[in-house]
Amino acid sequence: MTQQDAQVGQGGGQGERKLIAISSGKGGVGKSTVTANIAVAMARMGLRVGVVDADIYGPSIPGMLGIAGNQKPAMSPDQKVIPAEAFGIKVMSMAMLSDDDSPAILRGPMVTKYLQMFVAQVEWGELDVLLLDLPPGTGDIQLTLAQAFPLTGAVVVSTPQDVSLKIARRGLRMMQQVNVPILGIVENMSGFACASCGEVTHIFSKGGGEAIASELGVPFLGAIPIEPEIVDAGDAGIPLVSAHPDSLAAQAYVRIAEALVGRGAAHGGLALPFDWQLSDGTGKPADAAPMSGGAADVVTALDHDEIGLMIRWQDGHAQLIGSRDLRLNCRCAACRDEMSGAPILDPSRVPQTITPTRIWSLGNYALGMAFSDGHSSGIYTFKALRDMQSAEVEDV
Ligand SMILES: Nc1ncnc2c1ncn2[C@@H]1O[C@H](COP(=O)(O)OP(=O)(O)OP(=O)(O)O)[C@@H](O)[C@H]1O
Repeated sequence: MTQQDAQVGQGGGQGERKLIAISSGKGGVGKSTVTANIAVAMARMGLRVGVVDADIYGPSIPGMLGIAGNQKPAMSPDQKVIPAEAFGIKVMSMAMLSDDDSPAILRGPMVTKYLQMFVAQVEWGELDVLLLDLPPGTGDIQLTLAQAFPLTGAVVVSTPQDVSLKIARRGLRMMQQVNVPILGIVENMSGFACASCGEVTHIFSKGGGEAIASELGVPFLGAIPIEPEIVDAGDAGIPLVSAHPDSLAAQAYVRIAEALVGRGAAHGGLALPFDWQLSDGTGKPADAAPMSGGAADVVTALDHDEIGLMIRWQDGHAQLIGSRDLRLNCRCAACRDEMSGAPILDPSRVPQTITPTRIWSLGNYALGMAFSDGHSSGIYTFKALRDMQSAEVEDV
């Protein structure tokens, strides 16, 4: 174990604890809101979660979690700071040490020193995940911070505007240069979700976060729509995941949290559950890694183009199944005779241009699919998909 590991491990569980930095190229993109919500989502999964509000210049995590600004931390008998607690999350923030709202004027080395203290000199107890909400930017401070801790990896939050994405790309490159693993990109304020019908309107450009993720070969963790309730929930000190768990944005936060801790993943496959809207790409599950000796019935990546559905399996096998073939292979009671298994669906009634519109996980064994003809009752088991006739793409 390195000295740093030992320091970070002080007062807390070692080994499995994930130390995840949440970063952004510029301020105001919703990084702290993402941190607070994924922390709550992880705590709701039963994980022991801590948050270090490392955004020393604009500490906002305590407010978002309803922790009173004037709540000064107590000290343990061995002179460690006892973190505040809310929603089952332990929290340490600069806001809890400074006396007023004025931003702390600290030089880079001092910031690192404070944060070393927040990570190492706080009575965290046993933790599964410690999230670091970094200050915005891609300068020296972020670089020093990224190197100062044995990070499991970093998440980069961006908004869909070009300028924000360009800065995010710079941040990603910087992390890659200093060998900090990139756990993925989150695109926040990605379209406006209509409260009554759930339809997402893309106010800014669309899909940029995903494009940068694929350009740099890092996972795309998900898109969070603009939801006015997010602001209200943040201001009220009750994060959306707790205030409105059924909202689209809350579900997006939960999926990001699941992807980060590998929950829902079946034996290293896609993080489950997911609900992928193919029209705008929301909810698309992040790719999981193939592995040597991997299973033939575990899906590690899904993609879709004008030809059909690309499925990559854990054993490295890749398959392209035509959209119309998927529809024709539906095994629901309306499409197949339940007793004989003989097709009921008349192929001449299935348009050549049919395409899936939504794909979602069913347990860890199957996919549900909705199609452009309105049909949505088919269950496609992984085994049946693997056995389907397909264009063989490649074996790696
Ligand atoms: N998806 C969203 N929909 C609507 N409002 C949002 C969304 N995400 C964040 N916000 C709002 O945007 C504002 C900025 O969010 P937040 O403080 O999390 O950004 P930040 O990147 O951490 O900022 P800073 O870098 O300045 O600390 C807040 O008022 C927050 O409630």
